[in-house]
Amino acid sequence: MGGGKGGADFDPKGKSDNEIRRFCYAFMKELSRHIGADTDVPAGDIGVGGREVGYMFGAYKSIRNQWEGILTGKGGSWGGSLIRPEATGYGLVYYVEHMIQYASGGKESFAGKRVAISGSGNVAQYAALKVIELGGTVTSLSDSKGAIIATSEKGFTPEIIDVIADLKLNRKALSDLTNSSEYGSQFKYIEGARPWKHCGQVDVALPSATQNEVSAEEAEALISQGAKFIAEGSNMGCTQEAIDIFEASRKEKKGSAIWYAPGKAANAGGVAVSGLEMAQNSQRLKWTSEEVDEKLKQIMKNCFENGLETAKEYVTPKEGEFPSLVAGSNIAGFKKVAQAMHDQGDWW
Ligand SMILES: NC(=O)C1=CN([C@@H]2O[C@H](COP(=O)(O)OP(=O)(O)OC[C@H]3O[C@@H](n4cnc5c(N)ncnc54)[C@H](OP(=O)(O)O)[C@@H]3O)[C@@H](O)[C@H]2O)C=CC1
Ligand SMILES: O=C(O)CCC(=O)C(=O)O
Repeated sequence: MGGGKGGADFDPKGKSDNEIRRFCYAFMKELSRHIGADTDVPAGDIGVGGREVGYMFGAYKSIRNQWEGILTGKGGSWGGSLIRPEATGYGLVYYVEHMIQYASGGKESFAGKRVAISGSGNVAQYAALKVIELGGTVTSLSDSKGAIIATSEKGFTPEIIDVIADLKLNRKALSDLTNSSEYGSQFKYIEGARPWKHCGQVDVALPSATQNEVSAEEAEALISQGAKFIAEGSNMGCTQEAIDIFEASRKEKKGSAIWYAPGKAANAGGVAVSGLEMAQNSQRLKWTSEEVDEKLKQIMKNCFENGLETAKEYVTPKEGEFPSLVAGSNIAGFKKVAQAMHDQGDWW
């Protein structure tokens, strides 16, 4: 929280927990001088989950001798918020549910939809679980080594997602699942691939692994396989060439186009619940899962409607065209920052 992003080129794969802990301590030794509950509040991201946040939080406390909400994604028994681990994936699905409802005039939902997801980390796992809960079928997941495609009609089940979560906690590859005698027959593993050209007929695509993970060619493949909605769980998941293809489809094909939502809006549930974690820390209290989930749903609804209405106002869509969520979200974000700068005399 604060608008910055940072990282390290330390690769945690193949390292022991103690090696990771020592790295986190060293990292926090410097970082602790730059962050604070009212300055910048870092959170997890690729390769950084509850374990790493715990090591860094412990390091901060021992360096500063102070308990402060200086990181989010903390453990539930030491200042973390319920639903923060789930927030990005759940929020993404809540956002897309609004896209589906708007596009179908309230007639459709995730129920019965085939959903291709990439990634198998924090965002992908919880997006998959929420899609399944809402009646959709998850047809694919992936990791940095390859993609797995479900071969049965039922797709991925919550039990399989649990198995994958365990594998990933231990930094193992998805190929371990497809090589196992227990699960191997339910999935096809494609080494070195992303799911988009291999997932078959699809209604919704949710890139949720890393940046630039949908190329122009893959954008065309998704459209030809029937995709009607694409929303980024990952930051900058689609290449600019892919976005251009989705936006061109939105203009040309109107109501039967694919509709694209940028990560800055669709994956905002994670940072939003980090904000709720900070609010709870400041008040020294803890909300229930239901309370946090309800607030998350409302935030994602506002986020969708803000992008939609701003697009209608500034880039008026032609008759029958979906508003551009990328233009609407960019302009809404810009307006908020520009207005604050203006009001705070930072304009000149
Ligand atoms: N966590 C959060 O709250 C939020 C995350 N995001 C964004 O969502 C995306 C996923 O983050 P998150 O789930 O937290 O991260 P995780 O580290 O939990 O998972 C990342 C996933 O992406 C795969 N991956 C990593 N690098 C590559 C690569 N170069 N090519 C293909 N696959 C890759 C990983 O595979 P492997 O297991 O093999 O390493 C893993 O499956 C990122 O873009 C992140 O910035 C956005 C908003 C909030
Ligand atoms: O929880 C946060 O504050 C950040 C989440 C995140 O990684 C992101 O929004 O890119």
